[in-house]
Amino acid sequence: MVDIRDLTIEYPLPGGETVKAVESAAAVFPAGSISAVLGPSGCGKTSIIHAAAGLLKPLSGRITIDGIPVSGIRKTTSVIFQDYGLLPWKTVLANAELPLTVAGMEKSRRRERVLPILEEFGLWKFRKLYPRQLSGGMKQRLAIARSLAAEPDLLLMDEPFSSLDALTREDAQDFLLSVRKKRNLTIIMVTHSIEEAVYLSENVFVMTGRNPGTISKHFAVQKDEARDFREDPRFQELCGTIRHYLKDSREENR
Ligand SMILES: Nc1ncnc2c1ncn2[C@@H]1O[C@H](COP(=O)(O)OP(=O)(O)OP(=O)(O)O)[C@@H](O)[C@H]1O
Repeated sequence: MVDIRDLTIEYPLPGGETVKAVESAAAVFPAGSISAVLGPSGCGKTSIIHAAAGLLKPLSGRITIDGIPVSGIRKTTSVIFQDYGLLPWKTVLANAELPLTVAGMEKSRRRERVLPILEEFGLWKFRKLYPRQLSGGMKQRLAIARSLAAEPDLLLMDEPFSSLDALTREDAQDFLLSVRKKRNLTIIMVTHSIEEAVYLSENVFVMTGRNPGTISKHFAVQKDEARDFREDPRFQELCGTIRHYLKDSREENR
């Protein structure tokens, strides 16, 4: 479980000024589930993800993971950034192995760990190619494969599907659900897309406001695993409710 309490994040500006990105944000992201942090541009979504990853130190408040305060980078947290961060000069296999290489794991153990993941992700036969030779969807899968190589218990994803076309994006979303089903993994993802948040997650945390933004609303998503949730009237209804909520808060903040 990731517990965020009273989180305030500021950035320094040139000349000694500061800008407040997030103020008094609070949320509980349950273990083993997918949660979405949804909100308009600039409301502080990435800042919260970076703080949870231990990449930035909040001004105040605290974040705990399974009861332990986050005080820096944590071995079992993986982060997928918007641009995937693949190294263009390394092959698919070398990219997938990267966290293990950096951790000093020897080659035979790395292969043992990574090759089955590439197989599962349909990337095994492309293991000798370079990122530029892959489609957007394949790069995205490689980024997830790499993040799982480190066997994380927490996966943080910042707009992971934003550069994919509509249908590839839906495939990638279904792929993420299938990957998660096989693993005991807590996933927190940032997205601008209401439909993506509702489709993928069990909990949607909506952020509103800007400089500072905060988490202003939580929606629990009830879904029936047996049917395609995109076709379910509850899916459309919840997307509509969240859309209205975001529109109303935008008017209030004007
Ligand atoms: N490195 C930085 N230095 C100064 N200010 C920053 C920095 N990063 C973010 N900010 C400020 O914090 C606010 C929130 O930024 P953040 O990237 O967390 O928002 P976001 O909701 O993820 O935006 P987007 O959806 O556009 O990626 C921005 O409005 C910006 O003013």
